[in-house]
Amino acid sequence: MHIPPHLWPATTTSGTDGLEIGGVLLSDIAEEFGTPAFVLDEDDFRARCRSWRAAFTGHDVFYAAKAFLCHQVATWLKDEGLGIDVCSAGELRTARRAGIPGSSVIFHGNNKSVAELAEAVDHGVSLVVVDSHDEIARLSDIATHRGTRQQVLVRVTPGVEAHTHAHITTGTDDQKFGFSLATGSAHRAISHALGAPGLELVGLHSHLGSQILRPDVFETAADRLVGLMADTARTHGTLLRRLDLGGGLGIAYLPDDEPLDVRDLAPTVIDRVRKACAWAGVPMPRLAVEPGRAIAGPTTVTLYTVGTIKRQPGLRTWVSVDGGLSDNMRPALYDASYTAALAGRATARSTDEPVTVCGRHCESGDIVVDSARLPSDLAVGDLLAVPASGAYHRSMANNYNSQPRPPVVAVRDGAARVIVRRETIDDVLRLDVR
Ligand SMILES: Cc1ncc(COP(=O)(O)O)c(C=O)c1O
Ligand SMILES: N[C@@H](CCCC[NH3+])C(=O)O
Repeated sequence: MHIPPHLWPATTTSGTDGLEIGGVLLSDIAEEFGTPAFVLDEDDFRARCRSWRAAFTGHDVFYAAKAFLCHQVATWLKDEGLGIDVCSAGELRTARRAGIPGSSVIFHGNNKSVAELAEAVDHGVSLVVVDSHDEIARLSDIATHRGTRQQVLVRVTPGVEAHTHAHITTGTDDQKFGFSLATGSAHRAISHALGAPGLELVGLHSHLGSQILRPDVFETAADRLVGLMADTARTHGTLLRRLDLGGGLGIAYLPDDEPLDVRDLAPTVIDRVRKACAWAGVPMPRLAVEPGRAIAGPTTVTLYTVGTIKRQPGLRTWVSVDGGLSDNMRPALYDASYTAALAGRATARSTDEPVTVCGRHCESGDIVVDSARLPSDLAVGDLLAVPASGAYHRSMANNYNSQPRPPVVAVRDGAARVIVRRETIDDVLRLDVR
């Protein structure tokens, strides 16, 4: 079977016993750990971390925890020298438990609680990205109370359309995130932050959206943010020394998708900022980026078992698997498209008409792969693998229909180990008060 390398985890191979990742047969994983399960290629994850670090040498790479975080992933980030972008006390706690120092953490969110802000200050989080006037005042009070000053970035919406799904677009003017550049709101937030006694404003932040496939949008944003740095220097005499361009780099979900490579994007963006700074007469800032999907997404497949196959003359064929909406909300939320492949055996049979792979949940929108090319001898009990499942799958998994969430199994050098265990029905019921 052909395995497009840009779509599957780096160590995936296909043989007579089906697919193998990290030297472990997916059929062995299904037998030992059950399905549905997320199978994560640890070498691929670590290699992607290194590739981002190398591409942004001299700048900061904060992995966006929301894409997928667990204790082991946090330890890999630490090993590979990446920082972490967290947006909740839970993500911060995971980072802390793994021994990630505050100096490697950036804290996000449009409505961080007082307790979260206090924990961030107490843990010595390097940067808090402020997102509202309420928060500027609140964080300043918290820091002042503790006799310290918190370094902050102001989040700016630079009015750049990222050409991605509307629900994951965040850099246009009218957003719940950030302060709009076009309306003067960002300038006012900068003045407020500069005047807040408990804060030290060190730079700006913008995040244009997610699953972005075009480099020019990052360049446009860079130009506008450098313009705002120059305005700040002129108006306040303050030289901002940090510029965080967020995350958002897209990945391949389908064979024809052509994502950007960070090794190409990084020099383009760095050069653009340098030129914009020279033109505007401000010093080159230290940059930061916050990749989530581009690191975690391609490293993981979801492994399912086929439970039923429904063929109705004149209508499409429905292949039902043992997961669905509870482990992957993306098709329902963003019309996201995926592929699937037979995982547990090889077959000489060709593919005929595309079939729809659906989940087991009580929603007609519970689609896993709308139009899958699968062999004509596909049978109940077969294993299917869906690539590009590493970002915003396990982290957005849910218990709809009281479905326990799948485990994450990391594979490497011929060995498999559980890094997030499977939920049990008892786990799902444990919050019920009787
Ligand atoms: C502030 C911020 N940074 C980084 C990310 C990570 O985005 P992605 O996973 O698309 O790289 C997100 C999510 O879109 C975000 O909101
Ligand atoms: N959850 C989204 C990404 C959102 C990123 C958060 N700002 C997705 O699956 O594509």
